[in-house]
Amino acid sequence: MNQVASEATATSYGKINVALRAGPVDAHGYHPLRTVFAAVSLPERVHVRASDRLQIEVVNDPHGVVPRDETNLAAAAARLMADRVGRDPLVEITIDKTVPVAGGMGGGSADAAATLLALNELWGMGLHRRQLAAMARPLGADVPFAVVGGTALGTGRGDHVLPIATSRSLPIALALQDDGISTARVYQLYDELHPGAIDPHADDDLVAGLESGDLERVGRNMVNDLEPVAFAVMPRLQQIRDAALREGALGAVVTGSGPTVAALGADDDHARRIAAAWGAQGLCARAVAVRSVPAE
Ligand SMILES: C[C@@](CO)(OP(=O)(O)O)[C@H](O)COP(=O)(O)OP(=O)(O)OC[C@H]1O[C@@H](n2ccc(N)nc2=O)[C@H](O)[C@@H]1O
Ligand SMILES: Nc1ncnc2c1ncn2[C@@H]1O[C@H](COP(=O)(O)OP(=O)(O)O)[C@@H](O)[C@H]1O
Repeated sequence: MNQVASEATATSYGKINVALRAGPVDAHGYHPLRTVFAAVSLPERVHVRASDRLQIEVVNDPHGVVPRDETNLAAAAARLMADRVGRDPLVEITIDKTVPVAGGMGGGSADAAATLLALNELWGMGLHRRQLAAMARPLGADVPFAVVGGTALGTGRGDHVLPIATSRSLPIALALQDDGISTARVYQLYDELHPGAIDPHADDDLVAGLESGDLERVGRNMVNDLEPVAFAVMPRLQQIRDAALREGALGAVVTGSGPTVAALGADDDHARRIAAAWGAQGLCARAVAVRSVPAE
């Protein structure tokens, strides 16, 4: 396959899990999920440029915690894509981050997804997003969603993605922490709660709320089975959730394995007020107001 451009850029976004249900651990050591993802307006912009070797640069990583070596998920994405085309991954990848690292917001997954999208263009592969999403599964459970974007139901490990046709954007406040929570540890502790099987209709009311644009219905259905574990590991997260509810949030929940807490406002101003209240109470390192982002 020929090189059709010498550089390309693509964007993917951080995610929240509006709802997350997890079943008992399977024979492979993974928990089956039923989760509703929403992409939020924290973009990860990835630029790829033909080079003589695989290189990673990261912009906006003030603490220098994002790996620059082959363990970066964007490098893994480049190798996967190169294997698929039968070429060497000779690209310089520049990642411009806005998603907090290890926040349960899928920033690394967004980088991997944006790398696949950008290389699809750079190498003129002409693959559709659905094809790229299927290809992305080995990179991580959240990567197929990060390719598809928008709002979607994830089943399996969250890696089988079905888009949801939303009729309005969600105004969301996010409480961010400086310290992360280990996903592996959260799932391990979750087993101690002896979870039962997931109800396949658990998300019906939430999906109806998203489709009709009924924010109160969406808020009522925000849930995360992993939340009790996240609260036990980092007790201030419960105070943060409760503070949002006192500010009149329509729903508030830890996202993914945490520690980010997401709260749904009635409108953008309300989401900003919730974020400001968190900031004033000193409960989190940083609080921001964002919106859910539609699929491209
Ligand atoms: C919790 C979620 C929700 O969207 O996202 P984050 O909060 O990490 O963003 C995902 O399930 C994150 O899935 P994934 O990206 O595969 O997690 P990894 O960090 O690779 O998994 C670390 C470890 O957690 C356990 N694990 C992970 C996923 C899963 N469904 N069941 C598990 O038991 C496994 O032991 C695995 O080795
Ligand atoms: N491109 C990347 N951006 C951020 N972290 C990355 C990336 N590639 C690999 N990692 C590693 O993955 C870990 C968690 O990544 P991240 O996607 O930010 O969080 P989460 O899994 O909580 O959504 C980081 O601590 C880092 O060591």
